[in-house]
Amino acid sequence: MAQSLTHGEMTLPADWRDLFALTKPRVMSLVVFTALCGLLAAPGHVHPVLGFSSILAITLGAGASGALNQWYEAALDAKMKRTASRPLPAGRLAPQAALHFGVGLAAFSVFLMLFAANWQAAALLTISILFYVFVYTMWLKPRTPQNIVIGGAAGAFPPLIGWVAATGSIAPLPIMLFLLIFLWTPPHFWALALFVRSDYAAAGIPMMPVVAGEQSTRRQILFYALIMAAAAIAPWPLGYTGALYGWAATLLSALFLLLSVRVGLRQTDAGDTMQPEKRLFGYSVAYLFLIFTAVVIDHMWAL
Ligand code: HEM
Ligand SMILES: CC(C)=CCC/C(C)=C/CC/C(C)=C/COP(=O)(O)OP(=O)(O)O
Repeated sequence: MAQSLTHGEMTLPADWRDLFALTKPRVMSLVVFTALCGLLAAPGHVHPVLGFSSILAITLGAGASGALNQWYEAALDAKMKRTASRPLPAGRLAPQAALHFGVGLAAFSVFLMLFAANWQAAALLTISILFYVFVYTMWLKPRTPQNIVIGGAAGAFPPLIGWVAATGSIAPLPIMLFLLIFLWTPPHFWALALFVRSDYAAAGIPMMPVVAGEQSTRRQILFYALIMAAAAIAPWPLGYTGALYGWAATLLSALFLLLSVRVGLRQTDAGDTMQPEKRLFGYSVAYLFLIFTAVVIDHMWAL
């Protein structure tokens, strides 16, 4: 987009790269992947064009919610090292452009889902976008250290949306996948929050390590990792997946627990490099990619 946008006295070019960055592409890649796995693990056959369009709708909806999150948080992002160079705080994009882009993309994504799949999937996509933007970003994030526990539910919807897009109805397995991401989010995020704690403190965002302190956050990471591992393995004994998934989930979750125990039970001194926390955070991303891959392979295997 080469069009110019007015921002106060200045005129800023709306570069497509900035609009792309506004959608948080790296984070959303995993959101989209879990949605795709939900769609592929569902029973029955989906027409490839409709399946592709449904996943495109989820991609655009997730991107739109990332854009609206950044529009709302521009002033906060300017105060944090990790986020200061984003298009809005860096002044490369006008706030109005980000808002229009986000709202337009959100509306388009929901209509696309409505035409490509069904109203149930379109409704769930709408709920996820609204939940992330209003419940998490605007309401909980600036108010409570439980923000990511409750608000993180938005990020757990995609596999459910993928499944519902394919079938028109909800079933126990996608509910369990929802629960898995829901319980995965606290260890994923708090591991990172431990090593960027000063950023959140500087911006005045009440993330768990800032409010409850490091030790309490470590214990809570361990607690969530334990129930997450149980939730990850549960579909196997309950008969919703086969042994292939069961073994993959057991091994992947055992490593997740091991890394969480290291983070959960240690104390740091000044100048600590936070390697175990960085390792847990990095592995949390790989874990979700791999376990959702296992859901799909297990399903294909059983056919
Ligand atoms: C409220 C819940 C969550 C919070 C607060 C959160 C926060 C973060 C933050 C701050 C980062 C650092 C990197 C960045 O700024 O881009 C990150 C990275 C990441 N998150 Fe999350 N996250 C949450 C949930 C999720 C969910 C549900 C997913 C996907 C299912 C996800 C996937 C990722 C991925 C893939 C990365 C790595 C991105 C990279 O390689 O740079 N996150 N997360
Ligand atoms: C289908 C659909 C609409 C999905 C929504 C996707 C979703 C809720 C993802 C959650 C992951 C995410 C971007 C967290 C960032 O938290 P943050 O905003 O606190 O991070 P920041 O500090 O980097 O801005």
